[in-house]
Amino acid sequence: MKSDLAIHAEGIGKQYRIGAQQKSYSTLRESLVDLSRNAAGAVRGGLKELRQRRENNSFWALKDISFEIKRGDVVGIVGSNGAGKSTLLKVLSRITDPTVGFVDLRGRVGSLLEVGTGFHPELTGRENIFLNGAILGMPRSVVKKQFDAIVDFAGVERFVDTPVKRYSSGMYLRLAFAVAAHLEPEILLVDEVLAVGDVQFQNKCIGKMESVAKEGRTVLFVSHNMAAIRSLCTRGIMLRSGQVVSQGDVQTVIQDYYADLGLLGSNEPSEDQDGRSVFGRVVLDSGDSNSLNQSEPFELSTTFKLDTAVSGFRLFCLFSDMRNQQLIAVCKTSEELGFRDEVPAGKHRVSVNFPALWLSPGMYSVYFKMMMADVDTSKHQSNAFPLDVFGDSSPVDAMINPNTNWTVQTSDDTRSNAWQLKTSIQTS
Ligand SMILES: Nc1ncnc2c1ncn2[C@@H]1O[C@H](COP(=O)(O)OP(=O)(O)OP(=O)(O)O)[C@@H](O)[C@H]1O
Repeated sequence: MKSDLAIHAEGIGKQYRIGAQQKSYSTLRESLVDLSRNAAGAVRGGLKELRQRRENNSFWALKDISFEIKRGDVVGIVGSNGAGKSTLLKVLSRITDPTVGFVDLRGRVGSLLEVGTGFHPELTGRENIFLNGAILGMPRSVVKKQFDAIVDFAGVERFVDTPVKRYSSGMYLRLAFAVAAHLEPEILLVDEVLAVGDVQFQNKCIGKMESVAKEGRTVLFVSHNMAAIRSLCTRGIMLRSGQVVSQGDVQTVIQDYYADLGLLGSNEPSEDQDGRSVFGRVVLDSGDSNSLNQSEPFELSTTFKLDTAVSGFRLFCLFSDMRNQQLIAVCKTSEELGFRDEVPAGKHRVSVNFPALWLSPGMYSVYFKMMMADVDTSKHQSNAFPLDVFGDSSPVDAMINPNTNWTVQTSDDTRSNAWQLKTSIQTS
């Protein structure tokens, strides 16, 4: 393996049996039971038949996966449900073996693949931290040095001597993440931690992964949260049906993922019933991109064509989220746009300037719609423009998170109104 590489995967395939119980981490006892069942089956049906039965009932969760990841790369792994993301991380972390192909990893691996992986339920938080350190091959003194930071990050000070089986799922997750991220792994594999836990903890996790990445360590991160993938990762790998269908720059991979989900619309000129194009393409800031920083003003423009003069119209610009909920609607009449008596036939270009909208990161769909004043059945709509907003996530699950000024004044005397300025902060 080349010296600048952390991971080299070559032709990995993973075959599972259909209908096999979904159990990712079998205990030694379960493995022994499985082994004896298979052995008994082999004696009864003959080895050949057993092998054949396995072939027929099997499918490939991963197929011919090859990639190289450089040391210090932070890679987002995306794909829809069942695409094979978790299986890939399990193969990389050696929890499961590939059926074919090989993986070369250079460096100590820390992984958080499922909540509490590697935790023993009967042991306390403290004991599990040291157990995980030992599994990672770290000297006890190094684990000791990190111990307080782990407990502090996880916020489990009061429960550190309680068996983890008594932890809430949130505490379990926080401790598991803290252990995986603090025990100085050279390669950190993290699977969808952000699906659980509150937004504050999610942001804390992203912050920690960022600092792991800044220290030049390699991070592989599986998530369905594209805002998190974009803020954390520089590169991406997209899986579909167990195969790599896109890899490279994270922005491109996210776009491919959205396109795969059918979220991008066509943004081609729209056509009315007669097959004539009415609206042209929708364009952001006169460019080709559809990425928008939530904190910046922007301009949307399009063209529309009228075959004959009309007495007037109302023109809308509308934003919806991915659940098709309308979020923003702005509208002007042709009069307000400067057309006096009628709007002449021909092609017209219209631009709308928006202030920073502070939308939460994610995909939005924007389109223009026109309603003619004299023919009320006549509505024309542009195709949807996929607006990809990036920036900071809201501290709670909200759509808009504007920049605000906060001031706190305090008075020593509860009866007086002699306020003294305590804090004045600007937040976003
Ligand atoms: N132990 C197993 N036995 C049999 N099939 C399995 C096993 N683990 C995963 N699979 C199957 O392999 C395929 C890939 O699963 P995997 O969990 O890797 O997908 P994923 O991309 O992580 O999905 P999600 O986003 O829903 O977590 C799925 O069809 C899944 O049902």
